[in-house]
Amino acid sequence: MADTVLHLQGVKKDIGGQPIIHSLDMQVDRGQVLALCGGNGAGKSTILRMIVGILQPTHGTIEVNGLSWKESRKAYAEQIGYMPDDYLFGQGLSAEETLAFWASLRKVSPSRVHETLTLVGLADVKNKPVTSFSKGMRQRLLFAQALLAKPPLLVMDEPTNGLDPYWMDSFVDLVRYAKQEGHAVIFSTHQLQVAEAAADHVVFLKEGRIVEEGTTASFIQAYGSYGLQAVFAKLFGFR
Ligand SMILES: Nc1ncnc2c1ncn2[C@@H]1O[C@H](COP(=O)(O)OP(=O)(O)OP(=O)(O)O)[C@@H](O)[C@H]1O
Repeated sequence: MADTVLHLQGVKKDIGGQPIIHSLDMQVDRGQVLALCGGNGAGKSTILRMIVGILQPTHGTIEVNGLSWKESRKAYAEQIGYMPDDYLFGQGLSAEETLAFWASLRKVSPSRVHETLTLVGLADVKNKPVTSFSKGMRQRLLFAQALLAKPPLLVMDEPTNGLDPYWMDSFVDLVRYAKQEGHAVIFSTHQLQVAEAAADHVVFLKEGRIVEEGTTASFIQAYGSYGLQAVFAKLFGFR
């Protein structure tokens, strides 16, 4: 258990009296990348929002590095870098100003702002307004803010949604970098090729339950060379 960063035990979530997530157990270790896959409405965002503390589970426990949101909110939040599925950037602010603002909130040094901008490949355009950025550049900036304070856990909701293959590939490279640096990473995606390229462990959700999980290699062994696509077709085809 020493390397476990994220641990969910018996997590359930009801919304408006309806069960949305049913008794979920999940764990992500240091240097491990977990992808949450599933059709629309499977419960991916709900799980990620519970992990970051935006929503609270109805039952069960969520711990990050042994801390729970209920007992120590500030210390818990400091363990996590979050990339939401949608973010409205401030009008007129440059990439550097945007990141510097986030850095000031988290008491991160200006040199780290520069280092992170370079890491995500935005150093050359740091003075340009974020509103002029492409979707791919904005996603890189959001990744930079998640990584700014070097949190043990990165949580990303649909990080490659709407990205073309070039930006998708470069995003996979950033996730691999985060893994090498020892971050634990959990992200949701509809793009199975991203899960295949970036994740060590893939979890398929359906109606708030884990219905399949494993490594890409284990899915290929069980389902043939189409791997994750074959699992998805089996679980979600002909609905
Ligand atoms: N605030 C809410 N009120 C009522 N139902 C909700 C609420 N939030 C989520 N749900 C329901 O919970 C279920 C799971 O939603 P969630 O957004 O977690 O799924 P998802 O897997 O992220 O879907 P998508 O891939 O479409 O983003 C859906 O049936 C959704 O309608």
